[in-house]
Amino acid sequence: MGHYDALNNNSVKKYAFHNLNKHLHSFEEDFFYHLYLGKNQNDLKAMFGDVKFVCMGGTSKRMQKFAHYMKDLLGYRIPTGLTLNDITKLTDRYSMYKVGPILFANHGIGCPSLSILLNEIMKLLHYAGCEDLTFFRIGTCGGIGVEPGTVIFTEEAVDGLLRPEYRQYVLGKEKIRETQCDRELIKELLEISQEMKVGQKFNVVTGKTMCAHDFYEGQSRIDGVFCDYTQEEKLEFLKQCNEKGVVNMEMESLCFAGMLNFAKTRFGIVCVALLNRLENDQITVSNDMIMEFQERPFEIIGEYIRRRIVENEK
Ligand SMILES: O=P(O)(O)O[C@@H]1C[C@H](O)[C@@H](CO)O1
Ligand SMILES: O=c1cc[nH]c(=O)[nH]1
Repeated sequence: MGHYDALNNNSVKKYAFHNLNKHLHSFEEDFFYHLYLGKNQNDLKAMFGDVKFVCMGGTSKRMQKFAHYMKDLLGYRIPTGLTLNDITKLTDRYSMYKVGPILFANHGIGCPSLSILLNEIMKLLHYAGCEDLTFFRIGTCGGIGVEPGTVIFTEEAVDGLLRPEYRQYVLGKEKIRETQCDRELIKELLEISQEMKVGQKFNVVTGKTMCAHDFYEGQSRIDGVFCDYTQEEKLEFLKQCNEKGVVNMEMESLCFAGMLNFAKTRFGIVCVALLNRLENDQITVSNDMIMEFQERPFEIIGEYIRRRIVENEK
């Protein structure tokens, strides 16, 4: 049985995470330092036991906005004078919000920051007894050969050498985890995009995402503090990547896909392009436009989640 068959098999799908650390059950306490929450310190089952969806993205404001968007879409009411609570406000590393069965958290920039958050959230949801989870990364990116504002679903994350592999160095050895994304989920999201006619407002494409460990040299920019290549060499490389199916560059997809694939947990990665890297390195669109672009994936992911919640309530 292939991995995606496994994900589509109900008996397998029920578990939140596979391949979990076998030491976890033996810990009296497990404190999630970066969230300032703990296994015994908080009633995790009461706080998070109903979670079915986890939405992540780089910034706390984007995640707070998406939480408000989903609250409104689902018709949940907050009493006058109150607002959404930042569950991790005791620490300022990450922010976390919850709206019904949806958890929102910002992961900061890059794979190390995301990896810490995923470790702590996945353990937390495991202790809370969650089942049948779907994770989304909702991010920004540099598009390659696409118009600014295009929404991109990642089919496969690749590293700077175009390898579909997330690498971890553990006890002096290299561990490699697969980075393919869930085709079925992408198909469903594309169908929703068509039904909602989002194409009248912006383009939606799918393709490979190159995950860099840096914004400048790591993404072949000319405007970093160091650069020993020419504009022509840069364009040549970006065009070659594009010919091999790479449509965007960002900084977290390898870790997101690698960790969630290893855990056999359903996930999708959707990013909006802030620029076309075949034309520019600098991001010159206005701040208002960036805010508008960032919210484009909300419509599609929001509708997917809304439908799943309605189905579950039947
Ligand atoms: O989710 P965000 O918008 O943070 O994703 C990209 C990749 C890096 O985190 C960051 C670089 O500007 O944006
Ligand atoms: O070019 C870009 C834009 C946003 N995020 C990135 O990582 N790269």
